[in-house]
Formats: sequence, structure tokens, C-alpha cells
Amino acid sequence: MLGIVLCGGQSLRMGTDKGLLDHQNKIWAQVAAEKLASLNLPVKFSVNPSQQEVYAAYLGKGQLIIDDTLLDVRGPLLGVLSVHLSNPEEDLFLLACDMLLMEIRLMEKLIKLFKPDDNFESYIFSQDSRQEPLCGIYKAKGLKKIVRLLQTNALARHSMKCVLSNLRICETTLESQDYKYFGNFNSKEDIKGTSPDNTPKL
Ligand SMILES: Nc1nc2c(ncn2[C@@H]2O[C@H](COP(=O)(O)OP(=O)(O)OP(=O)(O)O)[C@@H](O)[C@H]2O)c(=O)[nH]1
Repeated sequence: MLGIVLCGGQSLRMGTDKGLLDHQNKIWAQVAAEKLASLNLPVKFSVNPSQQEVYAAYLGKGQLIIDDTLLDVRGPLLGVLSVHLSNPEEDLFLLACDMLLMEIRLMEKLIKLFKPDDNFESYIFSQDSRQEPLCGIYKAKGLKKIVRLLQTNALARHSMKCVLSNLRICETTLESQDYKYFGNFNSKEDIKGTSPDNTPKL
């Protein structure tokens, strides 16, 4: 299984590339990578073509998987499918670079549930029946199915939500006290609202 830090977004609400923001002297992309690495996963970073140079300078070119601009999708799904097409046999553990509060113990729960040969194609959390697609496991066999749906124009919407609706999901309901770890930071306002312990520096 590969650990994938998704950092290829436009960061329009933040106004500056979220993955490169500083948190306790590390860039957000690295903070997420360390969480994945602590699960003993090799880690790569999913970025868009315009980010290639700057991310290579921080992380090394070999660490990056660049979005495939020929795919007719956008957003996180573009990152996920680009990673899948360049690593078609790998199951993926995705983590968005802006989920700074994610706890490793929660990610470990998904790893413990994961069985390479069971029937499930994805392992995710949900809160109040809202699924959390950007911290979760996606099996290669499920992503192959999504690519097939896309190629035959049968993926109704090009969103992670729609991806999940087409996969056999092992869904774990979060305890309410764990909801806060799924918060993500999209704007400078979001960052201001964090507790002193978790305040990322800009
Ligand atoms: N590789 C890749 N990752 C993406 C893409 N779009 C979004 N992501 C990642 O998916 C996660 C969720 O993205 P959003 O916060 O919804 O979008 P964003 O583009 O980062 O931010 P906004 O422009 O403010 O919407 C983040 O970790 C993004 O870096 C994309 O086109 N390619």
C-alpha cells in the first residue's frame, strides 16, 4: 500500500498553496506525510503540473506524482486517479494535506480493518452519515472499476462522493469526540479559529 498526500489543489480560499504552509517548522505536506509514514507506508505526494518545480525543491522529484492532464476530471479525484494510473497495482491510503489535526490512531483503525483479500474496495470514516473521503484507503481493484466507469461515461459525477457510491465500502462511524480531527483548513479564517496547541503558523 502507498501513502499519498494530496496537495494538488488550487488553494483558492487560502490564497496560497496550502501544502507549503508552515506548521511547527514543517510544510503541511510533510506533516501529512509523517502521519502516513508512521503507518509504515512508503509515501508520495500528489501534485498538479504547476507545482512540480517548487515541490521537487522541498521533497525531491522522485517523491512526486504529477496529475495526468489528459484525464477528464478535476479536484481530488484527478489526483487519486493520476496516482492510480501510474501505480495501477497499489492500494492507496489517501490523506489531504490540509487535514492537519488527523490523529495517527484513527488512521491505524483503518489499517487494522484493511484486508487485502476481502470484498471491500474502500475503508473510510463517516460522521452523521457524512463520509470522509480524503482520509481513507482505496484498493487498486476499486480504482480500476472507477477508471472503467469514467471511460464509459458511466461515472455520474466526477467527485469523490460519487466514487464512494460506486465502491464496496467498509465504513466506520466516528465517535463524536473524534469529529474534530477531520477538520481541514481552507482559509486563513479557518486557521485563526484553531486552538493554541494546533495553531499552524502562516
Ligand atoms: N493532486 C490533486 N489534488 C487536489 C486537486 N484538487 C484538490 N486536491 C487536493 O484535495 C484536497 C481537498 O481539496 P480542496 O480543499 O477541496 O480544494 P483546494 O483546491 O485545495 O482548495 P480551494 O481552491 O480553496 O477549493 C486537498 O488536499 C487538495 O490539495 C487536484 O486537482 N489534484
